Amino acid sequence: MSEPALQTSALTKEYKGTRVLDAVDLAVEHGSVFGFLGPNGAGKTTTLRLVTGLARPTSGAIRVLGHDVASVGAATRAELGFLPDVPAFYDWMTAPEYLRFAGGLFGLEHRVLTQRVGMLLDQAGLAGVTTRIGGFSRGMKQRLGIAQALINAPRLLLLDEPTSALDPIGRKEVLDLIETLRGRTTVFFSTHLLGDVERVCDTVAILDHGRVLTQAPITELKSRYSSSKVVVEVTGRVPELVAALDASPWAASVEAPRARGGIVAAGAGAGDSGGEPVAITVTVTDVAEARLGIPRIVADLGVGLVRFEAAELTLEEVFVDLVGEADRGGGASRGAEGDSIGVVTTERETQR
Ligand SMILES: Nc1ncnc2c1ncn2[C@@H]1O[C@H](COP(=O)(O)OP(=O)(O)OP(=O)(O)O)[C@@H](O)[C@H]1O
Repeated sequence: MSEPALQTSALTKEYKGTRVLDAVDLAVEHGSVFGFLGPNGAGKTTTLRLVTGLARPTSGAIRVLGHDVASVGAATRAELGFLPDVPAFYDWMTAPEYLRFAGGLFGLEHRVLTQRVGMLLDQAGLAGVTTRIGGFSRGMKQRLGIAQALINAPRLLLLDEPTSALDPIGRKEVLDLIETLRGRTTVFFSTHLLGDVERVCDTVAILDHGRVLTQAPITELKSRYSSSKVVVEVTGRVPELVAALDASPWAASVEAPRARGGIVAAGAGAGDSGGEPVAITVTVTDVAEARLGIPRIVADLGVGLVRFEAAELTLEEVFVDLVGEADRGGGASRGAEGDSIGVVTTERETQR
């Protein structure tokens, strides 16, 4: 198997004795759209600065496109594209002028540059825009920034929080643009937005307090965690069923909707369903025991069973499980600031 497009090994960075990255191992496979997810201050920008050679690691190694970053040459640098967290533009230029300027820095030949500028303006939804950059919306600027990062047709595109300053429409436009890159170039992008990762990434690494909590293809991550959740959909006797499930030794938690929407935990007054099917989610500690126990409880109560299956989890639920585990000491150690990972934002929150 070929070497990953980007690989970090035990990557550590300290600023004046404070460790901001702690033994970070990442492997970004060629062709993937890789989400580097973490709250503010987790160390995402620091990682990108190390990967692009803008800062040096305290220890550990970084390999980009098969080369050690410490000794990487101009030829490999020309195969990277980078959009910093706060991109700077010349406001008096138009988008084509700016892209021509950026392409000129790579020494692109006139014909190639003209063709590439046209293609990228199109891809970024900026074709025909004659306004100067100073009059662009933030979303337009970010799309132009991505187009600029693509001017050299990079094999690896590094984007630092490309959507964080955008409204939902601007975010959608940028995510759509990233989506079009799938299969053409490897994309590594940092974000604190779970919804963005879920929307376009195939693989995710979750960073918290400078440590990687997990790294996996999103589908694998979901199935790994969904095996511990079961959905039981029933008609009638919901409170009794919730209580019986909750009293079972293999049940860690039971959640059922309230009579009028909203989720409540077991014992908090889940209403009866009045004949409508109600989906109860049970987090189990022993899947085999739960598979035997749940049908038995349902049958004993004489409840109508509509559905019994492994839960489909969202990335947000996996994330909450993972971070909860880290909080309880089962995962990476936590910093003194406690639960700052909770500030990672979900799509729902940002659209509220
Ligand atoms: N040059 C520096 N000197 C000292 N501390 C720094 C420096 N750069 C970053 N840090 C610290 O390192 C930690 C990680 O910062 P970093 O900017 O990498 O996080 P981030 O995940 O990108 O956050 P954000 O989403 O807010 O950009 C923070 O505590 C920050 O204060």
